[in-house]
Amino acid sequence: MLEVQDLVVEYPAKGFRSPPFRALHGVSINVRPGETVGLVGESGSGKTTLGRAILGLAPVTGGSIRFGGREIGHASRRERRGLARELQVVFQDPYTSLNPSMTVGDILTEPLSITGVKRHAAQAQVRELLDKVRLPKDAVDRYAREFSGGQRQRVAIARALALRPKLVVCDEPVSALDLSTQATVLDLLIELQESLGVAYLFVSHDLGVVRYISHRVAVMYRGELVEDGDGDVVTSNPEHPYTQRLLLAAPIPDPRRQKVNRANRHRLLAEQAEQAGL
Ligand SMILES: Nc1ncnc2c1ncn2[C@@H]1O[C@H](COP(=O)(O)OP(=O)(O)OP(=O)(O)O)[C@@H](O)[C@H]1O
Repeated sequence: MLEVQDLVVEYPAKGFRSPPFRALHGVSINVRPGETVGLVGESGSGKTTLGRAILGLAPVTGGSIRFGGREIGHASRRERRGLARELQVVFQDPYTSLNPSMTVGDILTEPLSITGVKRHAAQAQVRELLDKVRLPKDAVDRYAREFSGGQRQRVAIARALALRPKLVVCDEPVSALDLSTQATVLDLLIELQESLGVAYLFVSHDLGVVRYISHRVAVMYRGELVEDGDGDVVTSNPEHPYTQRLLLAAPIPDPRRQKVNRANRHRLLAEQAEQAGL
């Protein structure tokens, strides 16, 4: 569904004489319908840049981004607005990504009304969305600022899913949350994927979190993809120092979430967090 080929992203030069900064050096990655591809890597490796390029928020200098068979790397603003139905995002910080002075009802109605859904139908859909993300019905009339970080992230997830997208770029969606809230938000994302068939590109610096939610994991290092393994960070270059560090940091026998029941998932996450010294 999403095919990124040899993607190069260069940010414009900061100073008069300095050259542009190349953040991605020819990255190729695919996401299939309904799957979660985790994108892990240390700070500055280019994870967010890749997600942003897919969303049209970072400058594509070379290569291609195909979504549903269409080239979108250089999509116009108008085309991007059309794409918003199918391609959505959940950002890291639930405190800044939601307008604190809007009610949750307004936040969720906005994307629906832009696409022409009538007021009455939108209200019904908003109620349905709140139910899906396990927020109480009365959240409709409350302001985003009245909610906790985890609850705000549920609102952000509901907003992202309002238009039934095919792919959601999740950029560190649980990094700002405490550990037990992380687990419930991750479980919610998994449940929603199972019921709606949405695919996620899940960006995180935390390998434990990424392995918990992903079907496949890709590792980024200095603007390149180290490996796109099938359900594990098994690299064709096991000597690569960064892969070595990741494997040492979280040696988990079976990260495939299908084989891990719900109770085990929580235990796994807690163990991984402990191993990571959190
Ligand atoms: N708008 C920008 N202008 C110039 N350089 C940028 C810009 N955004 C990111 N960069 C640079 O691109 C590189 C990749 O950054 P990016 O944010 O994609 O990494 P990341 O892996 O997501 O890191 P983190 O986990 O810290 O968010 C970094 O060297 C960063 O400084």
